[in-house]
Amino acid sequence: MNVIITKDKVEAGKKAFELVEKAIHNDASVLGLATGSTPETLYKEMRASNTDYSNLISINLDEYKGLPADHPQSYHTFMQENLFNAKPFKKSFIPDGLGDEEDEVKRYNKTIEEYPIDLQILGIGTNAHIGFNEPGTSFLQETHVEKLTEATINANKRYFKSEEDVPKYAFSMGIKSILSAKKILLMAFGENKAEAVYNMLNGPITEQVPASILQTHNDVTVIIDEAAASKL
Ligand SMILES: O=P(O)(O)OC[C@H]1O[C@](O)(CO)[C@@H](O)[C@@H]1O
Repeated sequence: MNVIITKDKVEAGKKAFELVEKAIHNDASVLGLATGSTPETLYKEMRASNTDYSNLISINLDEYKGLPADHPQSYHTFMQENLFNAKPFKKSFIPDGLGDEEDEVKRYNKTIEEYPIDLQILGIGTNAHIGFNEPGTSFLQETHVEKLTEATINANKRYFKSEEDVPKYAFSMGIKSILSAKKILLMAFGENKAEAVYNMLNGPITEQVPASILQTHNDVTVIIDEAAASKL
């Protein structure tokens, strides 16, 4: 994996933006997008750019199960506010948090098959989850409903009024689908990601460390700040 260490997340967002631009220039037409705090600086660069994304397709990694699209903490709302209001895509796909489980899983897998992902943007959880694929999830999983771990609920409660309000399940693209992307760009910032980053890059490949499977992909760039690199 190609590892780039930046001073901070602002510099990382600029570097990530350069890589997104390069991929688009080289004919990437389907972007896999992530939510959470990690991609915010990248999306800021994308919003401020002159690039027109209206011929591109976007496919998001995940959505909380049970949240309507217009809920303030839904990933639909996050994407509207952080990117799509300023930069609409030709078509954008995000799992429907209120969708019937079986139908939604089928629909999403079909979408990923129909629009193979050229560049997948990823963050990483403190427990090394990617998408919402928690430790123990099979590397062969496609889209599914994932039960969120205490660590993830705890990390995400900052966005909700209280821990009880954090959804306990989410629709997530599976690891198999993530690995099918031609290129992967993972970002991580802050000391609390340092152990996950170390295990992803240097640890054994194990379903207990979902991001460790990225060691088997042939085109992964990891952009981390100095704090997230502090255990390397
Ligand atoms: O970027 P954060 O907020 O630290 O979250 C880590 C990862 O966990 C998720 O929230 C779950 O998918 C991702 O969106 C994110 O990349």
